[in-house]
Amino acid sequence: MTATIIDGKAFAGRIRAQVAQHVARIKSDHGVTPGLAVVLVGEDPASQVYVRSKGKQTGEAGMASFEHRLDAGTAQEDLLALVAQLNADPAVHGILVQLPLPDHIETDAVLAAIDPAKDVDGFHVSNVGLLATGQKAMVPCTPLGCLMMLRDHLGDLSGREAVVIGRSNIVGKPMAQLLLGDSCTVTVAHSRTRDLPEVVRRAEIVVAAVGRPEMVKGDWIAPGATVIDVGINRVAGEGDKTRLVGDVEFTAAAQVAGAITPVPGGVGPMTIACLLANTVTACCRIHGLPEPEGLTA
Ligand SMILES: NC(=O)C1=CN([C@@H]2O[C@H](COP(=O)(O)OP(=O)(O)OC[C@H]3O[C@@H](n4cnc5c(N)ncnc54)[C@H](OP(=O)(O)O)[C@@H]3O)[C@@H](O)[C@H]2O)C=CC1
Ligand SMILES: Nc1nc(=O)c2c([nH]1)NC[C@@H]1CN(c3ccc(C(=O)N[C@@H](CCC(=O)O)C(=O)O)cc3)C=[N+]21
Repeated sequence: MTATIIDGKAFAGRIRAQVAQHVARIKSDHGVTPGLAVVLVGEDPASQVYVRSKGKQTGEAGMASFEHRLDAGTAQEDLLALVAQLNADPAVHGILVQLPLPDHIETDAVLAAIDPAKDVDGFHVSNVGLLATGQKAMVPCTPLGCLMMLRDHLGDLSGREAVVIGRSNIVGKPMAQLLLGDSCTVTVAHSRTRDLPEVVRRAEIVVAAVGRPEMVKGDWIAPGATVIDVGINRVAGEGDKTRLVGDVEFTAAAQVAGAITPVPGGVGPMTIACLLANTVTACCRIHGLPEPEGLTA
């Protein structure tokens, strides 16, 4: 069998077009322009790439983009003061503080300071709790993008055996919550899981969010399974070049899977598209306007 390649890049393009349409409508009908503020502390090269890409796509969707670049030595209180300023700014509907933060800053304290209504990453404990209890929440972008691709490819997910590899707060746990919300039978695997290959073999849906290049082997995948590869790992390529690979051994997995997302061009572009979607959703909720359809969980 040769898997269908799920084209996250194309899907993300369609989501951005829907976002742009909704933005145009709320601008003309209500005079409101959704705005996204992105805060980057330090000079991590990968983070700089994402932040640039977010800023560009935010502008292309007709939204306002505010970028705050702070140096790596910024004191926690100064970052908290910036968050307070963004919370109070009526032009800002979404706030994203790029992670990871430098070691001297307490991530939980910063996330807790973000107004949950503007928390487009969905990392604030209020949103985590709302999602876990099945209430209307801001949903983390990466898992939301994965869910959209799964629904698009498989239709109804209810009753399906899903294995999420990874239990981080930003990907694995919210992914598991979303799959449970769609009535999958969910297993969350992690570094202490015994016999991971056997656990993965029973999955109809595999979401790999480990951060280890090509760790999930092709012969772990059940024939016909749908594989979502969240991993973004930069490895040595030809000569002195580098290339991106996922957490799944793509070529081997594509021989057995029913469908698989590529890296790059899979989950990554969907994450940014969902960030834009979440910003419009946040803006609509803040202003009591009708929310875009199909862009939330
Ligand atoms: N495409 C996108 O938009 C995004 C991609 N990413 C990428 O996704 C990957 C995961 O990110 P993130 O969740 O933040 O990573 P974390 O490092 O926070 O979490 C990794 C998880 O993988 C588990 N793990 C590590 N080693 C093993 C192993 N040998 N077997 C089973 N499980 C293991 C860890 O288990 P334990 O808890 O026991 O330590 C942990 O739960 C990274 O490659 C990251 O770059 C992340 C965010 C967005
Ligand atoms: N507060 C916060 N929220 C995040 O959502 C967040 C974060 N911090 N820190 C880092 C991770 C990682 N992340 C990615 C976003 C887009 C791509 C992406 O677009 N990837 C392209 C390739 C980009 C490239 O070439 O490097 C692709 O997969 O096709 C990847 C990874 C968001 N994250």
